[in-house]
Amino acid sequence: MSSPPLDAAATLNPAQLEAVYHLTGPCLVVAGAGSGKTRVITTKIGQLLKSGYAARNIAAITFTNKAAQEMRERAKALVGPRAAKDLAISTFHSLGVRILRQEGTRVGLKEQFSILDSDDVLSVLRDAGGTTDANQARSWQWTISLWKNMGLNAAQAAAQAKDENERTAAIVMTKYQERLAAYQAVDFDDLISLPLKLLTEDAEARGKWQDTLRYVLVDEYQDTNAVQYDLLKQLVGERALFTAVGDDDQSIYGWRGATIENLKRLPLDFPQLKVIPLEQNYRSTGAILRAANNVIAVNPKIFDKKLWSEFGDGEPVALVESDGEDHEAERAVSRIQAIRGQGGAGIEFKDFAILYRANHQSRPFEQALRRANIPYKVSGGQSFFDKAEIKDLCGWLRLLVNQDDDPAFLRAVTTPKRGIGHQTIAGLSQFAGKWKCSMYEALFAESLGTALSAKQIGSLHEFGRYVNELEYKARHTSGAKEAKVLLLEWLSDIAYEQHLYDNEENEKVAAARWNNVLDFVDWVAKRCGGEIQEDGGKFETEKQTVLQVAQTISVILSMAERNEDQDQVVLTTLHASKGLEWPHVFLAGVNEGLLPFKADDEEMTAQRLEEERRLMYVGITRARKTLAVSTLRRRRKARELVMGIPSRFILEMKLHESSVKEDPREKLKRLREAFAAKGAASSAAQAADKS
Ligand SMILES: Nc1ncnc2c1ncn2[C@@H]1O[C@H](COP(=O)(O)OP(=O)(O)OP(=O)(O)O)[C@@H](O)[C@H]1O
Ligand SMILES: [Mg+2]
Repeated sequence: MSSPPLDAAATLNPAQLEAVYHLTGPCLVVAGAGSGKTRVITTKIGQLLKSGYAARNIAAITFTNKAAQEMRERAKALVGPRAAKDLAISTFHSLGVRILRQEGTRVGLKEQFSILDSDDVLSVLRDAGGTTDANQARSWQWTISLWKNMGLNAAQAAAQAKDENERTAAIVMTKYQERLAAYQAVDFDDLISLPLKLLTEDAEARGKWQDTLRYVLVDEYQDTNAVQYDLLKQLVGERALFTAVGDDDQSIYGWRGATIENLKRLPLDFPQLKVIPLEQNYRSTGAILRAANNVIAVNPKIFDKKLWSEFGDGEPVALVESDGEDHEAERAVSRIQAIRGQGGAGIEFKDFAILYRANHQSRPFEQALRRANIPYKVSGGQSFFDKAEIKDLCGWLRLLVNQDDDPAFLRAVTTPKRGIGHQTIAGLSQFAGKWKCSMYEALFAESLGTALSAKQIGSLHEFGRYVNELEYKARHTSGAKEAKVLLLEWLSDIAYEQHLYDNEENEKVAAARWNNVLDFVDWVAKRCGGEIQEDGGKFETEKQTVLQVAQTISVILSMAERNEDQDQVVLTTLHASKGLEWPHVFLAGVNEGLLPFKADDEEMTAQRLEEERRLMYVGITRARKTLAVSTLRRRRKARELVMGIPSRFILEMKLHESSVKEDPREKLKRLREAFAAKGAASSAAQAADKS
């Protein structure tokens, strides 16, 4: 069956077409927001298929699972479901899983390894560093992750450590890595660095993967980090057949090790690189685009870019002021209602997004939307899969995949409690530590009797046998119906429903949790049947066994979301909004301290400020038709109310350049003066409140 005709010329401009038709060498598209970079990638997938590439030889790498899903949908519309099925569209991380699944043994992993999520990493770090201080562990996690993303191992990290803190972190990193090895587990950063190590050191594996992924496309290239860049280089090899698209002005993950250097390195490492700029914006009105251009113009430039739009000026950007977070949320709701009122039935709730800098800012908006009966979803925040009951079950599934995964073992053995007490577990753990083996292995050791009583050992053996039996079934069960039967049988074996009611005083909450569990069972079962449904999309793959689904679960879940396609207002952080667009955007809390964000003890460097400014640019450029920029006169900080100062970014938007009734410079000046006067009054009032 041939793919449907691809009529790219009708929908792309000449510069985009040039990028799509350049198939013989490396290609870089650097261009501003909304200029159709992602569209170039999807169209190019179609072009590659047309020119004879098999779908399985094309890899497209996106920044989030959600973006991958969206790209798959677009590709499906372009080239049909058959071809889309075989395309390797994924994040760097899922690609890493795929490589490690096939080649893990070459880097010392057994076939069934575990992937630890952030919570597990923290508990391993607390253990490895001998601390109960969660903040300390988090800080180590942060540092170690940055090092790994820079491509440093523990020894190299120790050698370059700058102070006592970093030296300690490097020591903890050594122990941490030892534990991961013992558990046969990897963390998220390893999903990139281990495949990189493999491809760098193993010529045979490198050849194989270069042969499999013959053409590579990368979206949001500006946010790749050093190891991802090196992995890309190894994958494309000498042939260098790839297309990267990105925007240096949207690099917002510097804090996670992403480096703009990767944009500069590309033309140096690949002298034959074809660099194509795009200049026409197809997303936003003139007023919005001008505000965006004005803000980003304040930052130093790497690539000189122009961005223009054929759309008229449109609505002027609205500046919304409010007395505090609750008031701001009410104003956002009124705006949604007003725009819908004016625009008639054509405007849906999903046309609106409320964007903010930090997750915690969503709460007042959720409350106000709920009061107004407006459906909404919080995206990128605590997702379904972060819920305790789902994590419990994932712990179990992971244990089935890899019995040496101690964090998963601990979760499963204690959920639900089954007469295996603290002391038994502590004894087992000590024994395992002494013999340098996993707890599961220790459980069947003959000399365990030296550490535990016969009764304790008896209950452990019973647990071990059950895990074994379940593993066998999970390995041999595939198909949606069969998987569902097995999963429900397991839940009944471990009396999980009862466990939820025992641990939750409020019956309604327990019932809701149990419902989540049943949803989860359906979700896993569908995947076993080869139907993947997430982020509003749906596509078919091969049938999988329960064990196969279990192995990738933490990666799939890390970014997965549900209910994507319903008619809901979207609440999301600026970081998670990257690449997306909505007709109507409300930018919340555009205040000094919030955006640009500044921690109390932080000294704001020029670099940090520039990254915050890029974040503002990303936020503004998500809007297609209307944009409201909202600022607080007073805001809550820890438990206190403080005076709100409008963000410098508002001034930088130069809103007076568009046709606004009051000159915004005047308005801002007036506001600032009013704030100053009120600030004095409100701190007096606050003092009075407290006494
Ligand atoms: N040639 C074109 N003609 C009409 N519409 C286009 C064209 N190219 C892109 N678009 C539309 O413009 C919008 C922005 O495109 P796209 O998301 O690809 O931009 P982008 O450069 O990837 O933006 P970002 O930097 O935010 O990721 C989309 O709605 C897309 O469908
Ligand atoms: Mg894009």
